[in-house]
Order: sequence, then structure tokens, then C-alpha cells
Amino acid sequence: MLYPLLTSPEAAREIGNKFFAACRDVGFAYLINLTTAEQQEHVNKMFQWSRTLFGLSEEDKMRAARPKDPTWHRGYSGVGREQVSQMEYDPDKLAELRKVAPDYKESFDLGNDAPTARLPNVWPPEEEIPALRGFRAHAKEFFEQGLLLEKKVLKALAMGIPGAADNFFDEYHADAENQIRLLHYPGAPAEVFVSGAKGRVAPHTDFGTCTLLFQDPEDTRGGLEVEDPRKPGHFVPAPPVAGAIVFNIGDFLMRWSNDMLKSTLHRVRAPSPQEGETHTCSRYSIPYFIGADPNKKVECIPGCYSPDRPKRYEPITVKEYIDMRMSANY
Ligand SMILES: O=C(O)CCC(=O)C(=O)O
Ligand SMILES: [Fe+2]
Repeated sequence: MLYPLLTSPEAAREIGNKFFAACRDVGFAYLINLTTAEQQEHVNKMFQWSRTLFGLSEEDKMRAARPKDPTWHRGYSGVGREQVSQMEYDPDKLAELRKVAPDYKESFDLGNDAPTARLPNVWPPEEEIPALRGFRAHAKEFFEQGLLLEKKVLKALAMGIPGAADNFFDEYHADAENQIRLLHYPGAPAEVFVSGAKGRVAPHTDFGTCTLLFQDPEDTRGGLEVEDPRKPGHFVPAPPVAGAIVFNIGDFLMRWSNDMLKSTLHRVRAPSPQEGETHTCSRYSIPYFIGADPNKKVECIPGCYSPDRPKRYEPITVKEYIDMRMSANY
């Protein structure tokens, strides 16, 4: 979809309506012209840092290992540690799921770096790893830039939600609880992906408010696939579009809007090998998860339910819901 920089209130409302329609029908949209050239530079530079970080030795990466506490989603997770599961909480079934085709990826999570932040970040020691000098400063800047983009997209969406004031979402996002995830899907012999011995990310919905999925300017093959809302179980590729940010609705916007907005299942697959290709290339991506404040309660927005469309969700605090989903992922 087209997303020119907001110029006039009328233009803004029109774009808000289109944006809302895409998020209602599919739950996914390509955002273009949302970032300035300078902001796009920051995105590209973040990908360079991601390559540098994942290119370090395992030993150096483990110096910023993700803490054992499953709710502390910060720092480095090695290949195969996380297995995304959609709403499976039974420990036996989870163990079974993890044995088959573990997600073949490594990740580095970071969030708000203010001293007052709820979850402290876990940084590799830059003073001892010269290649990483400047990583933390840039990641912080990238985080801040995401907050500005967040304001724009949440306002545009609120414009389309019946009964929601344009600034409806502001009070729920006061604590900058967003999370950046640097992702690296390593390359491997093509046959391990074809046979299903390895996967990239299993089908899931995102459990925040919404996600800005930044794309690697060097990625031409993609791998993200989105479930067709009219054909459950059928996934449609969402190939990389130069300069665009992929946007998707998360579980909370679905709950707030009483299912008017869709938190759509998506997955990441290795691209099918081309003629004569025996090795599948690696891929980098950077989801920026926009998250609400943990103690806020999320309930259906009054304009989104009626006697014909009763409330589908009980109110739940952000923390309760996230803890439930997170504990199923590790
Ligand atoms: O790498 C991608 O394109 C998507 C990753 C994703 O869906 C996630 O991390 O939630
Ligand atoms: Fe996702």
C-alpha cells in the first residue's frame, strides 16, 4: 500500500482508512515512504551491525547470552534455541514439537536502554570486542527512531477504528516497551530445508501490539509467508520490496478491535532452491515489535462491539498475556 508522508489532515485520513482496510482484510501491509532517506540509512546500517554481530565467534556472542529467565527476552540466543509454537502449552507436546525441525536461526534481542527500563539490555562488551564498537549507540538510535514510526502507524490505525480517538493508543504505549530482534537465518545445504530437517520460523502470530518488519536491502530471495485469511493453511509469499517496511497486526490490536484487525499467522521458510542450487543462502531480518505497557489492561474498544458483534475477548493485562505466550516459546 502507498503511505506518503502525511501532508494534510485530509490526506492523512485517507491513508489512515486505506491502511486500516489492509490491516482488516489481511493483517499485513507494505509501508512505503514512511521513512526519510536518513532513517532508511539507519535501517541499512542496523543490518550491517547485525552482520557484524552474528559474524563474531560463538564464544564472543555468548558473552551477551540471553538470561535463563524466560521472561527476560534480551541478548543473544544461539541457533535452534527458540522454537516458536502457536498456543501450545502442554510441556510434553512442546518437547515433541522442539524435536522436529527446530527453528534454524540465531537472534539478538534488545529494548529500551534507559536506566529506568523494566528489562535491562544484555550487551556484548564492546571494549573487549573492537569490531563491535558503536553497535550499542547505533542500536539505541534505531530503537528511538522506531518510537517515532510507532506514533505514526498507531495514529493512522486509530483513525480507522470505530469509536477510537486518534490518540487512543498513546496512553498504552507510554513506557517504550518495544523490542528489536536482530535475526540471522544461516545458510545450509538446500536439502536440509527441502526435507524439513531444518526450518526457519514455524507459523505464529506476533503477540505485541503490531510489528514493523525491516527488510535487508541485500535480501532478494525473501522467505516470509503469510496465511491467506480466506484459505486457512495456505501461505502466500511476501517477497522483499525495496525500501518498504512490512507491517503486521499483533494479538493486542486484534483483541482491542474485537477481531476487526487481524493478527495473521505467518512463517519463514527457506527459499526453494533454484535450478542447480545446492546451498541455501543465509538471510537477515529485523522485526521491531511494538509493545504496550505491561500493567495496562487491554479490552475491546467500545465502538468495536455491539449486540450483533459481542465481545470475543476477556480483558487481560499485557503482562499476563505475554508471559503466557513467551513461556511456550522456550
Ligand atoms: O524474519 C522474518 O521475516 C519474520 C520473523 C517473524 O515473523 C518474527 O520474528 O516474529
Ligand atoms: Fe512474526
